[in-house]
Formats: sequence, C-alpha cells, structure tokens
Amino acid sequence: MAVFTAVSLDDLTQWIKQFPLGRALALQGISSGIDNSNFFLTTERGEYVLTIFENLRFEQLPFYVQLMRHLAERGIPVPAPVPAENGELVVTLHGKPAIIVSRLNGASQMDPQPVHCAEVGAMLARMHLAGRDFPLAQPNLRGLDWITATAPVVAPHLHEDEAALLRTEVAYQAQFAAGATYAALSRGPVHADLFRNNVMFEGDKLTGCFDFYFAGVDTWLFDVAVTVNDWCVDLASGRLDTARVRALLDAYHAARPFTQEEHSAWQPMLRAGALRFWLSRLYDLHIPRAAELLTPHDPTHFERILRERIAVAAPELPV
Ligand SMILES: Nc1ncnc2c1ncn2[C@@H]1O[C@H](COP(=O)(O)OP(=O)(O)OP(=O)(O)O)[C@@H](O)[C@H]1O
Ligand SMILES: N[C@@H](CCO)C(=O)O
Repeated sequence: MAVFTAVSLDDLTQWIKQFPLGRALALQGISSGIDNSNFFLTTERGEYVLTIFENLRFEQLPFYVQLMRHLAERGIPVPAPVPAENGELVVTLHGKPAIIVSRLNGASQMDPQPVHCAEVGAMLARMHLAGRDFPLAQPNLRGLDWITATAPVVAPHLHEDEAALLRTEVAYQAQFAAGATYAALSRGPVHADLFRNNVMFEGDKLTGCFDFYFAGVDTWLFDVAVTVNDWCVDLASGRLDTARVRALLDAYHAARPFTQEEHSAWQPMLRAGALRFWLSRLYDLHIPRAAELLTPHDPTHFERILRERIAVAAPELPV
C-alpha cells in the first residue's frame, strides 16, 4: 500500500472549493499503487480519484494530464481530469501537485483469458492512433537513458549472475536502439505501464485504463511488449501463453497493422519491456523511499521473464 502523503477530509474543506464539485463527503486512501498517493473521493457531484504526485515535478505533469484529456476527448476510456474553476488541471495540495479525475467503473481482471487480452489489444491500438495528434512531447522517463543511468546504482546490490545479466542486457538494448530497425519504428505517446492492475473490466468488457504517470513518447511496439509481458504471461514460469498473445496481437493488428520493422524488433522489444520493470523493481527494493506503508513488487518475476525472452522465441507478430 502506498499513501505517502496523509490527507484528511478536513484538509479538503477549503481546498475542494476551487473545483466545481460541491462539498467533499468522503475520502478513502487506496491501498494499491507504489508511486503516488491515491484516494477515492466522494463529492456532492459524484465519485472521483484524487492523486497526489510524490515523485513527478509540477512541470512534468501537463504531459500526462493533457494526454488523459486528449484521449478521453477522442473516446478512449481513460479518466477525465476535472479542471479547477480557474481552468488549471493540476493544483497544489500539502505542497505537492495534485489532480482530481473521474473514477472508472469495474474492477481489475487479474486472471485474464484471451477474450480480455483481445479487449486490451484493441484498446491499446486505438489509444496509439488517438495519440498521433497529441501536441505535447515528453520522453519515456523510464527509457534507455534512465536504464543506463540506474543499472550501475542497483548492480552493487545484486549477486554476480544477476549483475552480469543486467550489464549484458543494457549493452544489448543500447546497441539495438542505435540501429536502423529501431529508428524506423512508429512512435508516439505510449502508456508504458498497461498492466492488469491498470485496466478495469465489467465482465468481459473493458471499461477503462488509468495510471498514465509513466506515459511518454516511445515506440508503439515497446508499449505492446510491456502489455504482452504482463497480460499474456504464465506467472509461475514467465513463459508467454500463446492463446493470449495471439488474441492481444490480432486485436491490436486489426486496428493498427504492425509494420515490417516491428516484426524484426519484436523479440528485442519484449526484452526491453522486461528489463525496464526488472530494473525499476530492483531499484524500489534496494533503494526504497520513505512511505507510510510500502510493499515493493517482486523483481525476480521480471528477471525470470527477461531470461525467458532471451532464451525462447516469442510468437511472431501477425502479418
Ligand atoms: N480513475 C480511476 N478510477 C477507478 N479507480 C482508480 C482510478 N485511478 C486509480 N484507481 C485505483 O487506485 C489504485 C492505484 O492507482 P494507480 O495504479 O494509478 O497508482 P500508482 O501508485 O501509480 O500505482 P502503480 O504505479 O503501482 O501502478 C488502482 O489500482 C485503482 O484501484
Ligand atoms: N507496473 C509496475 C509498477 C509501476 O507502475 C510494476 O509492476 O513493477
């Protein structure tokens, strides 16, 4: 659980007046999530989510918040930010940037079947296409620059075989990213963290996705790889489940066909997606931040996935 910044209903009495939401009636800390402080907020107008940003700076937020607004306006089911009376989307709460967004219905599907993966694939492709005319640009802040800078910070905490894998994979990814295939990949705003716990379902129907605070401009294929590595994985072994992979990729491909370069880049991108989350989980485990309550995610899950993606050819992209 993570509520890094404590907030009470009393704290909101005056603060909420800058939003057209009436009085705040109830506030409940949300027990999942490791990056921001999140609260379910009930006001006289309805149900919302209040997020206080613990790590992102004020000037970094317009990208995420405007992207959510942009996508919501184009029919992608994402939380719509609520503007304050003065038009601002991001305001200050307890000295930190904060935002109120609409609350999505539904619940996470933590045991996804091909039908759910198809919904996710179709939505992801639509999201990529809807982001093409988004005017703001910010790099993926967990991209290769971050990976290259962070790996040496984490490496001293690792066993030698893990440190060696980390070094080798960072070098492999740096080399791949310098090549012509990588340069030819389609890119744009990507979610970059579209895990099971960031998507809502009602029955088999996807109702929305949230947690855009790792979004950035990167290759669309990286986003697909991150999504497949989570939605289509056998949790015990790290192997990909072919039926789920097929369902997700076919649905994506139907809305936004994969390119020739993307076929060549698929396996390296699956590795890149695994490396990114192995490293961030290692970082959170070995270099923790102060929090009232924090349960770090298990890094060995993504170490297993990375080793598996290096060793085993993934199902190919559809043609
Ligand atoms: N717009 C929303 N509608 C409904 N529920 C939401 C919404 N935003 C967040 N939540 C709930 O809050 C929880 C935490 O949110 P979120 O995943 O954004 O936090 P986080 O700290 O960025 O998490 P992490 O980075 O670990 O995924 C979610 O699991 C979900 O239950
Ligand atoms: N999805 C990430 C958490 C950060 O959002 C993980 O599973 O490591």
